[in-house]
Amino acid sequence: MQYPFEPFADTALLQQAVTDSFCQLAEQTVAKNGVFRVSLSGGSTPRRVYEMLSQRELPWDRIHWFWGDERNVPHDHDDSNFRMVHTALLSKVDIPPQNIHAVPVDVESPAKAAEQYEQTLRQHFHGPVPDWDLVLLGMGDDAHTASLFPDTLGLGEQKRWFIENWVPKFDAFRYTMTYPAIESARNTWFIITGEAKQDALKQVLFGAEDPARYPSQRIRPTRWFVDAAACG
Ligand SMILES: O=C1O[C@H](COP(=O)(O)O)[C@@H](O)[C@H](O)[C@H]1O
Repeated sequence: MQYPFEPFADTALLQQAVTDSFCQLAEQTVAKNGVFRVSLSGGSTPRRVYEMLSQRELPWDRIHWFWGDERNVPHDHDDSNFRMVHTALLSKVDIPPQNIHAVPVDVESPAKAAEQYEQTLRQHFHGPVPDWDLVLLGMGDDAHTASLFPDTLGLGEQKRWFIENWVPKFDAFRYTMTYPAIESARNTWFIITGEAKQDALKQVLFGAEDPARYPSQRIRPTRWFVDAAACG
């Protein structure tokens, strides 16, 4: 099979490469524009990268941290993507609180929370779409990305940047950036590791086109960070 990337021999090498590339891009972007705006992925895959970033010297006051997706749980819940990033990175370095833009999960309804976060994004990006310096994405073993899950209504969203997305298999809402907002990024890095992702990755890359079933098929990453285990 011809992969559109060179897989990393092991996960540690991949994590080092993502960390180094992140630092390089953040420094270059801050030097050029004075600010670096990144949308983070959640789940377990990027945790080590966030920990490694916390050991680096970065222009912390110039970096703005946003979440590409969030679970509908309090910020101190084990499943919270905010909590994961906070524990691994944000709590360990001196970041101005106004640079941390968490999804407001504690408001009256999921619709309101998504609407408020969309407003937060629109205050930072003034164009028709958010022009992210970097969007980090992971992929679930069902080929979802961010919280764009197979066969969910959110896949069809054309106008909004950030929505609440009902996910029947969890019987719960997730919050997620939409395709139009993801597609606006200058840099989109897809980080995929581990054997559990093999089947989904095969479908995404080589399967018949069916983005309703394999939402990650719609992502056009500028860089792939994939380890050998995910390629099989
Ligand atoms: O639910 C989610 O899943 C994906 C993949 O998570 P992982 O645990 O397999 O790394 C993640 O990219 C997304 O942000 C997260 O909320």
